[in-house]
Order: sequence, then structure tokens, then C-alpha cells
Amino acid sequence: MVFLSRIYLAKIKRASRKYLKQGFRDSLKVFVSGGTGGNGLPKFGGVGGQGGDVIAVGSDNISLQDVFKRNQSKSYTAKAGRHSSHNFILGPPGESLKFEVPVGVTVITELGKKIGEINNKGEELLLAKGGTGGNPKNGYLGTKGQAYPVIFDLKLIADVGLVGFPNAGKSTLLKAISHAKPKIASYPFTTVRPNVGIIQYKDLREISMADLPGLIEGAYANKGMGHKFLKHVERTKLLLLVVDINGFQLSPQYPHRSCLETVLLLNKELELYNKDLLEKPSMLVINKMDTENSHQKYSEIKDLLKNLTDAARQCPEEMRPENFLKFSDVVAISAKEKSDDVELVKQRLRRMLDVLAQLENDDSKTYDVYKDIKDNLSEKGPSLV
Ligand SMILES: Nc1nc2c(ncn2[C@@H]2O[C@H](COP(=O)(O)OP(=O)(O)OP(=O)(O)O)[C@@H](O)[C@H]2O)c(=O)[nH]1
Repeated sequence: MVFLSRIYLAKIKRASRKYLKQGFRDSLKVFVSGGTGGNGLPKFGGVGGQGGDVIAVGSDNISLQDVFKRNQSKSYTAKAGRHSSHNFILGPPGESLKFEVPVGVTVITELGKKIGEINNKGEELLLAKGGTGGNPKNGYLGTKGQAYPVIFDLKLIADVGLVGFPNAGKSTLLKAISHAKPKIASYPFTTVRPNVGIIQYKDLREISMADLPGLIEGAYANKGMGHKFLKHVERTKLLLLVVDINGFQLSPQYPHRSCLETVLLLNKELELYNKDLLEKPSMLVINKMDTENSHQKYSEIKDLLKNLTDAARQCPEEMRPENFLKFSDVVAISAKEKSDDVELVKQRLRRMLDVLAQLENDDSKTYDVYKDIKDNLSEKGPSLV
């Protein structure tokens, strides 16, 4: 009986933690070595073949986990160049080794020196050069290729990055406006890996939105799960902050933070992680407007949310960021009830991205991203939802 219950319990334990094991790999270290150059043939002045290179190629159909699975030795060595011989005075070059990596990786050395990035499908990046074939300059002895460990650091490329404390309703919103099927539960940290959802519009335009695990206070300094994923918002074009109108409390031992405090704390976490993030165009969504007293709570803070500098004066000093996000728009919604305003969020995101795309093509660079987006949002246009 004891034996049976042990087996039974072991099964439950394994099943309940399964989702945690579906690891999301956003960093991978591998060893790359270019092929050695072939030896020359001094007697005939023969030159050895050049060693092959190791080259990474961008693919949008592969994850870093797949890269790992395809070559668990994590070692990539290109072929050596052939020696010069009587038959081949010029030794044939060694074959280069090409392998696929996900689009969005930055390649760095162990010392943090950047080798390059791959941002497009089919883009190639030379990781390790093959050695030179033997010739008069090197005494006809082929040289070794470059060889060192490199780290692939993946940052998701999504148009919009969802940022918020745990349980704010980010996954619910992603599900409400996209085709993603994120995990949703009424306890914090349901999102343990980024989810990317695709939002589709009537005119078939698609935008991608990444849902990242919730941040907590101190996230920038490695607390909680969110910090590990903050790097992913560095590449998104827009930030979409989602905050619960009732505020946030991690657990009874932690202080309760009001909605306004939560917004400022999120601002501060982003600033501490990388202050450039505050320059990104952003939008604020106040969620759970179907809950009790939500409308009254919202009317009390509505004006302050539009000007965080004023809002900060009302909060304790330790919560105040030095610089503030400037929201192009603030929308109050109920993601769960799929209120009309959820559709408004969808429409506004599209408008913001359209304005950004126009500005990117504007060579004069005299624009003010924040102002231009804001002006455009206030203009009435055809519904895109
Ligand atoms: N009443 C109400 N509940 C909501 C609303 N949106 C989300 N919830 C609930 O809030 C809980 C958390 O929602 P999630 O969407 O998982 O929150 P999250 O921000 O993705 O959470 P993490 O994964 O921890 O970052 C779930 O029980 C949802 O059903 C809403 O508009 N109103």
C-alpha cells in the first residue's frame, strides 16, 4: 500500500511541475573552431588549402533549445584544408561548417566582446575563421584556425513587449487580443517563459506581442523570475505596461502596493535595468476594471497616470524613479471580460506601430516620437480591429 501510494504521489509530483521543465533557453555557449590550413609542398612551391570557416546562419524556424539538441557536444569544427601534393599543387580548401541559429541572437565571447548579431533569416555571421594554408610566408606549414567559446544570447524580436507585476492579467490580455494560448492561473508567476502572440487585423497586417514573466520589486537586481527576461523588452518597439487597478501584493509578508505605486515601481525597475527603456514609446493598461470599486479607484488616479512626475510626489521616496515613462495612451480595461476597450488597445497598438514605421522612414530625424504618436492617437481614423 505504502509502495503504491509512493508511486502514485511521485506521478502527481512529476505532472504538476512538468511545465517548469519545458525550459526556455535564451543563452547557449558553444565551442567553435575553424579548420587547420593544409601544409604546402616546398619542393614544388605548392600551397596548402585554407581551413574551413564556422558560420552561423539565421533561421526563424529554430530555437536555441533546438540548436542544443542538434549538437549536444556543443562543439563545431570546420574541415581542415588539404595538404598540397603532387596531384594537387594547390591543396583544396576545407569545407566550411554552417549551422542554423535563431534570428535575434547576439554572439559574444566569454569576455563579453560582441562578435555580431543575426537579425534576419538567411543572414550569415562568421564565428571562426579557418587557418591559412602552408605557403612561403609560414614556412609551408598550415596554421590553426580560430578557436574559442562563443555565447549565443537570444533576445526575442517582438513588436510589443508586455510588462507588469505577476497576476496583473498580461497573459489574459495577450489571449484576448491574439491567437496565443498562454497559461493563465490566479497565482503569481504562471508565466515562466516568454510567450509570443500574433495579433491579426482586418487588413491582414500582423503584429507580435511578447508576454514576459512578471517582474517584482528588485527585479533589476536579480530578484524573482522577471529580471532574466527583461532583456527581451530591449528589442521590442513598444512597451505595454499592464497594471491591476487593485495594485499588487506578492504575499502577506510583503507590503501591498496600490495601482499608482505599482506603475511607479515598474517604471523604476525598468530604469534600474536599463534607463534607455524609458525612451521607448509606451502605453499603459489598467486592468481588472470589472472588480469592486474599480471605477472609483480609477477616477482618483486617472489624471496622475498621465503625468507620472506629479504622481511620484505622492509616493514614498524609495519608489520614485529618476526619469519617467511617457505613456502615449492610458486605457482602462477588463481583459477577462473582453470589454470593448480591449479592442481599443488592439487598435491603438497598431496605430502606434504605424506611426513608428512612418517615423523610421523619415530621414529628417526632427520628429518627436512621443508627440507624433500622441497626436496620431487623438486623430479619428477608420477602425483597424
Ligand atoms: N477580475 C478580473 N480578473 C482578471 C482580469 N484579467 C486577468 N484576471 C485574472 O487574474 C489572474 C492572473 O491573470 P494572468 O493573465 O495569468 O496574469 P499575468 O500578469 O500573466 O501573471 P504572471 O504570469 O504571473 O505574470 C487570473 O486568475 C485571471 O483570470 C480581469 O480583467 N478581471
